[in-house]
Amino acid sequence: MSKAMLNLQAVDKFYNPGSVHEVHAVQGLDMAVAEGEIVALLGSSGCGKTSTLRMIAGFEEVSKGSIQLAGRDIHRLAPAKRNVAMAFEGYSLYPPLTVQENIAFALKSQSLAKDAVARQVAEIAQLLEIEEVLERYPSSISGGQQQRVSLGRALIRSADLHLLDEPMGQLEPQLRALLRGRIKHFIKERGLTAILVTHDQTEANALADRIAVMEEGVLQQFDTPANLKNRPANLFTGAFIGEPPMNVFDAEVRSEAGRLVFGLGGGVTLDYAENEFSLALRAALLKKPQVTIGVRPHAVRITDEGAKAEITANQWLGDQTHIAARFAGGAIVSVEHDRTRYAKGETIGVALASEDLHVFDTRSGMAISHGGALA
Ligand SMILES: Nc1ncnc2c1ncn2[C@@H]1O[C@H](COP(=O)(O)OP(=O)(O)OP(=O)(O)O)[C@@H](O)[C@H]1O
Repeated sequence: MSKAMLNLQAVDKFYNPGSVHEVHAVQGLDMAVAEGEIVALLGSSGCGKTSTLRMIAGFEEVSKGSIQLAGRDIHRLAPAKRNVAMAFEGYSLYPPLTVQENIAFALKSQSLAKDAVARQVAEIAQLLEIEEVLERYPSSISGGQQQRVSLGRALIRSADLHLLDEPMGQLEPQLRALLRGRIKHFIKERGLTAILVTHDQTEANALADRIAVMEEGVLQQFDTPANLKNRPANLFTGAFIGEPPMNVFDAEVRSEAGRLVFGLGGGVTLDYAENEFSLALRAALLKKPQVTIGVRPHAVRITDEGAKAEITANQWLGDQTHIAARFAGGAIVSVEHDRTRYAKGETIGVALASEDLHVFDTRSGMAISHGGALA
């Protein structure tokens, strides 16, 4: 995974430019995808994921910037000339062709022998659990089956890049989980380069080597699932990635008798031995007296000591307990793996270890530190 297969440089997308309805859907997007890499575009509805995918495929014009694929400039080429295979969210199957013919059609340009085509179609149909509908027509199969046919038709093609738009949006959770593993294996085994659009974090984590988190047309962070979780580049990514979301609190930082003290709302203070933070980090924090701290719910420890919090909810979800409490003039959520029971109104102690603190610049939202070191 070294050579860049796809390179987006300063790509912008404007819809209805110059009119009152102008939308700046994608803003100055730089992104390089390595050969053999699976990348997920992740973000909430309207963040620009589909626009990005459609510009790469050639179904939307690039307003500004350039796109290179396999060493060629492709952003002005017609879709058919780009050597890109795409599975559409709206399926776009050929109604007069059977499922078998729809999938086989994708292999047409490869002039393969009939039995080689049949073998490949059978293999992909088995992978996607659609063998029993191969002789049927698209109009007579379910939405979930049509989606898998569309996915099969894209995956079976040999292309420089495979684009998958919400590839499993219509499928039931169990089938999704099963297919995720199979699809990843299929892509990796063949060394395909793929980009999928999803708003499902679990899907992005399970399938992708790297995830591009987008918000309001801007790429927020492009990183591995582990780094997005442990080293969020900014407050947006920190709060967006992870379930339940990261707890965040505004804080004032000061140094007091060898301790680093974070003053939160409601008179709550968190104080730590200075040496739990690097010298450079301490200097940076003390220069920015107003910060926002973030702590993942899994890292919130409930103890007899610690800052006081008042339980507002205690919910067992079958495999973990979500405990919500009033804390520091706001709310804090903790996740425990056993079936903890706290009564509403009960007072608990909350401990937040320095190694679990993410500190952000309140004004810019950019990460200052993760644990005891600068970001
Ligand atoms: N053809 C269009 N004309 C005008 N505005 C558009 C058009 N297509 C998309 N937009 C706008 O561009 C922005 C980005 O849309 P886009 O579909 O790329 O987002 P998305 O992240 O894929 O959302 P979703 O998950 O809902 O598909 C949105 O504000 C959307 O309303």
